Amino acid sequence: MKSIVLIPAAGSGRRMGTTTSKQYLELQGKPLLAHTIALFDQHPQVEAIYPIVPADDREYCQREILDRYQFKSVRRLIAGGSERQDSVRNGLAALIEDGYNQPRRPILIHDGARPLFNTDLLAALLKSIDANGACIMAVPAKDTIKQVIQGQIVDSPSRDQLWQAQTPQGFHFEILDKAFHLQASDEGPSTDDAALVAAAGYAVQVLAGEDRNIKITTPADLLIAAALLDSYQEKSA
Ligand SMILES: Nc1ccn([C@@H]2O[C@H](COP(=O)(O)OP(=O)(O)OP(=O)(O)O)[C@@H](O)[C@H]2O)c(=O)n1
Ligand SMILES: C[C@](O)(CO)[C@H](O)COP(=O)(O)O
Repeated sequence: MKSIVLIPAAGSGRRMGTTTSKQYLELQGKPLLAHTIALFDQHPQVEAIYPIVPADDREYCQREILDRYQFKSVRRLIAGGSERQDSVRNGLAALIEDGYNQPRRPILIHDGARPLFNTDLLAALLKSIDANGACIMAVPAKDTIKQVIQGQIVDSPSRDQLWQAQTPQGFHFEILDKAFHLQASDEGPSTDDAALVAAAGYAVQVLAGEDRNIKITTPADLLIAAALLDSYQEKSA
């Protein structure tokens, strides 16, 4: 069964600090979100793509992203929510409405802000989702991570076991749906979907990804992404 891709892109880009929302900032003359959708568009293992955007931006996104770049696999735009997980929840509701809720249907969730994922890794990710029900891309932490409270180090966990979560994160529909239903109402929002799925009691596999799959969060990331895109395009020319 082919996968469905939810692309949460309904954030406000607070850490980017620009007046234009970060998902519309241009990289090599093309909006960031258009780069990300293009990664999955017409991929042989992808059935449909659902970009999730701020409710008030739907007309803009239809015109400036979907109509302009003529993506073939985008099924429709979904309105996002106030937290990332609210946006993903709205995406899940759309999958049910559109009949993509078969229990073992692979659902991939990929940040709109990660335009540099190497889709050569998709086959391995989908194989693991098929076998295990839940798998995410991640890279081993390169820096030493400190837990800091009020400006003071309270813990220095061993780097050996620390990984940085990336997206895509993929799950069988029934696992993701159950995890969202089971989420305790007193829990704060989680910043990724794997945390919700693990909290629901499922084992989540980790597949080693690549450093290039950065999340565009601050202005420096945009410069790095432009340099990375240039270098990959030079190599493939
Ligand atoms: N309510 C939200 C918040 C975030 N996202 C998306 O989730 C991804 C990862 O979030 P992040 O990089 O933190 O984006 P922002 O929330 O926009 O950034 P910031 O936290 O700096 O405001 C992004 O593609 C973002 O658009 C979303 O769909 N809905
Ligand atoms: C899902 C994620 O990309 C994993 O690194 C990330 O957690 C999403 O957003 P964040 O709010 O910037 O952590």
